[in-house]
Amino acid sequence: MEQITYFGASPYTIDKLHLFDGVTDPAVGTLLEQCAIQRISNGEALPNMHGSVACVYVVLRGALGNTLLADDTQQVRNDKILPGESIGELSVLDEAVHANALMALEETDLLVIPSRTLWKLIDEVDGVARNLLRQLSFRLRAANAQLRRREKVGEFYRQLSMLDGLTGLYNRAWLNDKLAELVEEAHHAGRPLSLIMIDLDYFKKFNDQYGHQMGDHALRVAAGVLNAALRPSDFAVRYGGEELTVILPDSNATTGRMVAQRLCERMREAVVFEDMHVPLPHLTASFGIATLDAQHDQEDLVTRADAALYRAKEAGRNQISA
Ligand SMILES: Nc1nc2c(ncn2[C@@H]2O[C@H](COP(=O)(O)OP(=O)(O)OP(=O)(O)O)[C@@H](O)[C@H]2O)c(=O)[nH]1
Repeated sequence: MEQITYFGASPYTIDKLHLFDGVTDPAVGTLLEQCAIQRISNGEALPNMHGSVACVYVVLRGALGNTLLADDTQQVRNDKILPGESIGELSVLDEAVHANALMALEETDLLVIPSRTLWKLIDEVDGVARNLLRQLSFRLRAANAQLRRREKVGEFYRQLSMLDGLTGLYNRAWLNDKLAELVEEAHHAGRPLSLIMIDLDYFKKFNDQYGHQMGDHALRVAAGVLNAALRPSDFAVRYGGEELTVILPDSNATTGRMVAQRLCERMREAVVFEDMHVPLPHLTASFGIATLDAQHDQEDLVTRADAALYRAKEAGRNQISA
């Protein structure tokens, strides 16, 4: 960055500078006369401070861009500062120099207004304070919009990280997070809650016989069975491998058994192969049901459902047990 001249000696005027929109007071020319014009070349970073004094940079020609330093590569974000626009007003207002990572996107001329001069402009020239406020509120709005966008993207990825990629059901991480919360809510409200552990029967044999891809497809079909049979307030989870879990808020032992029975039947009837030339494989599952007791926590609930599932397996599979 090099100083090429002073504003008073340059061909530039205040005509297209937003800070001076609608301002006709000739005092502006006098106050800006001695302000430096700096030139920075393409790709050069703007120093955080002009000396150690907070100042406003007004782009006269060229463009500045915000940079993100990641993995040693400088990436230019979309928010450009174009001719007429300025940056650094906040640093003047709160008298702190902010670490803005800015660089020239092409050869750029900047008018540098030191803090002392800007305050004089605000105090003495009608319209400058109004323009400054307008610029700051515009920037605040843009920053808010960006924050909201980031929040949305963050939320999207958070949701995504809670879903199982193969079946679209919630995953184990979600269960670990959410089950304690649901159990706590149920205890607090004195409401029942049931949990069903489900394990597809002889799934190793299914994979061996029809191939791993068809096994994946069968898992998706099983997930579809759960999704189609449950209420919107219930939750279907892929616990891991070929084990699935269903959480039934507001459901006592009778309802838990009824839902498990329904799921067991629908699983048995599920069509895995659409192609009728292929013999229908049997997709069945075993179900273990546990209902929350006042003295139990989520771990007890899962342990009891697991034990019930074990009994269903032992009793011959393709059935429910509580
Ligand atoms: N295709 C496919 N197979 C999976 C996936 N996750 C786990 N499996 C398979 O599921 C099978 C589970 O086998 P086992 O635990 O022996 O249980 P099983 O054969 O279902 O027998 P039982 O549960 O006793 O009825 C293993 O062969 C795993 O490879 C998956 O994402 N896709």
